[in-house]
Amino acid sequence: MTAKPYIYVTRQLPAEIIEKLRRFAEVGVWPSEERPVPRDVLLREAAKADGLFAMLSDRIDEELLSAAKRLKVVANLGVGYDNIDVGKATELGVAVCNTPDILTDTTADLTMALILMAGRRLGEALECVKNGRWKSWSPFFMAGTDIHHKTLGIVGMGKIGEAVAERARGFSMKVLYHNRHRKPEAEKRLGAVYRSFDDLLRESDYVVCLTPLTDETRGMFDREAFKKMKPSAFFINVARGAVAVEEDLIEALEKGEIAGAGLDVFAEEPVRPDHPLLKMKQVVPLPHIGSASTETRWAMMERCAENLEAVLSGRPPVNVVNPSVLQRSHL
Ligand SMILES: NC(=O)C1=CN([C@@H]2O[C@H](COP(=O)(O)OP(=O)(O)OC[C@H]3O[C@@H](n4cnc5c(N)ncnc54)[C@H](O)[C@@H]3O)[C@@H](O)[C@H]2O)C=CC1
Ligand SMILES: O=C(O)C(=O)CO
Repeated sequence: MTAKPYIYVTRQLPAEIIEKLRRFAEVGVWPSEERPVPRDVLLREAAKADGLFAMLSDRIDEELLSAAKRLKVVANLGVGYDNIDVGKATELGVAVCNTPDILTDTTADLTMALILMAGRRLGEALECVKNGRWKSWSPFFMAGTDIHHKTLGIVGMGKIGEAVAERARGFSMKVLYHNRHRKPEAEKRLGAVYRSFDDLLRESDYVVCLTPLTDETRGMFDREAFKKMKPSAFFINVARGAVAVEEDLIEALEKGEIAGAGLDVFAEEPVRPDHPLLKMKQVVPLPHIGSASTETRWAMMERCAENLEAVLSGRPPVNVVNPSVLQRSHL
């Protein structure tokens, strides 16, 4: 009988998920749900693991991959995989799996919520009531900016981008998009209109970023980009913090070059409590909760377990970022 493979899970997960893994593998688990696995423990465990069940806060880099001689698969709990050196993983024959599709609607819902929160000042309004500062109904008290009939500009018209466009139609918004490639089918189905990046910035009332973080998108929203936006417009980031240059965003907000921002993601997470963006009343910060509904998080965990089982038993996983490794010898 061959020995079971060893999987290391980098965060405490529900017993049902661990049990599912135990059916086909020996399983080690970092025993905290809130505190990320320390780097030295991760390196030590990865060095003996056949599979890693990783969080997007774990750095799966060249150092880790090169020392992980047995590793065949990393299943990341998320669709984004900018925390993983996919090039190195591919070179070493390690499959990288993620969880697309199942989180699309949940993340699109949250994106709409951020648009509403930023435009209609919902965070400020909530704090005002809870802190006893609501003095009277008055004509411009907490008056924000409309959502309906405004122009939404989606940068990164992928699965989540399209789901946001679909929702925006329900708010009677005009939808512009910018993507690496034009999407004629989405244009027809969603009534979305393609624009160059610069034109989208100039014309939109709400600019939403939903690209992956790559060498191309890192710092895409910089001083020049914010300058092109309307002074009345909002920047909404549900992608990754590093697609924006945070100092430039702060400057644009301070100078009134844009009206506000809704941010689910930050360059460094968790964001420091004294970060200047958190001190600005026109900024709605959220703690990277785009896909955080209980239903979706369960589905994502189940999918990671399925992907691990598939790769470790020599079958194609449901989702793989570097499919070329599946054609190679270890499977
Ligand atoms: N805040 C959160 O909790 C969540 C954040 N995300 C982020 O959202 C991203 C998108 O997710 P999906 O829509 O599922 O991915 P997707 O792969 O379906 O869509 C990404 C789109 O961005 C486009 N794109 C890539 N580079 C571009 C560039 N330089 N300029 C313009 N467009 C570009 C692609 O062509 C694609 O259409 C993820 O990679 C992740 O970083 C995803 C889920 C939850
Ligand atoms: O899936 C992702 O990429 C996230 O950021 C969290 O779901």
